[in-house]
Amino acid sequence: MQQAEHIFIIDDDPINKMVLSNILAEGQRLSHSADPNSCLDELKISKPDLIILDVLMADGAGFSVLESLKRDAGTYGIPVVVISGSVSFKDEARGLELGAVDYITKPFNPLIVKARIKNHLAIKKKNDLLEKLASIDGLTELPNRRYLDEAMNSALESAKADGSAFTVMLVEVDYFKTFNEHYGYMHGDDCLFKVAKALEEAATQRSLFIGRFDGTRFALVLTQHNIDVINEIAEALHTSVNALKIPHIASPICAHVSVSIGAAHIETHCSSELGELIKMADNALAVAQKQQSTVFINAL
Ligand SMILES: Nc1nc2c(ncn2[C@@H]2O[C@H](COP(=O)(O)OP(=O)(O)OP(=O)(O)O)[C@@H](O)[C@H]2O)c(=O)[nH]1
Repeated sequence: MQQAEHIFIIDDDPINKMVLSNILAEGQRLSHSADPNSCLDELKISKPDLIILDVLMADGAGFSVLESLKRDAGTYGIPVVVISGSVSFKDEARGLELGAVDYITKPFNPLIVKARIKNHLAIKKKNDLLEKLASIDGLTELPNRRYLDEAMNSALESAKADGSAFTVMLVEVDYFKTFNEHYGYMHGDDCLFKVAKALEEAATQRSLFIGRFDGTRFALVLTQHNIDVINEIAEALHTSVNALKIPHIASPICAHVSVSIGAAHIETHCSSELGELIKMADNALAVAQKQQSTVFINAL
């Protein structure tokens, strides 16, 4: 079932609020605040599909609220339709320059407002879909490298801020070139998809973020885990791939498709950059593959 679109009205005029609510009521979820300054935090969490903002409220806060909404990363992407009692071109230009998607003057025609809101919601829906497609890997449906890098960087920043442990784990499918050569590239794709799903299930059960790092490698990012837990997680990832029992008769190490895992682990107060940590994890992966030990952790 499709989720109802959520529209948030910021307006201190109860009559305006009622008129807007009547226009928008069908199949849409409405929230309302008469106090623009107190609702900013709520908007960051609830992330409505559209905000209708009266810029000429009694306290004159409207334009600065618009500025705040467009400055904050948590609300930046939410389209804002400005409603205003001012017909001044200067005010209209100001609203649009500050990032509003539309500027509607009072008194407004309900049919026009309804039609404009519908169009902005349709654009928002398309933008959301494009953003999703731009962050998902087409073959495995996992977060792609761009999204993964963003998630790893933001997790690293948080770990640095509170001095907690940080781990990057790289998981690589063993002898995959040989797999492709033996079974064909299409079967290779199918195998990568199944391995990705198995890893994702194991990661999701433990609330861990996983993405496709490159062709045959996946990356997980872990915060606040000690070495023992990381080893347990690595074992669980191995078990989930082994349980697939995808034949790989050309592999010199296992009759089925297997993975090797390397990790970079910083126990406390990490000062390294993400690139250095990935290099450490990659070196650990190379050791794991060489020693056929399946897991190797580079720890500092
Ligand atoms: N089917 C398929 N193959 C891919 C994809 N991405 C990368 N590959 C292949 O994966 C293979 C990876 O080869 P290598 O990096 O040499 O890895 P390997 O065969 O595991 O060799 P070692 O690292 O020495 O174990 C290459 O042949 C790539 O063409 C993909 O999306 N689908």
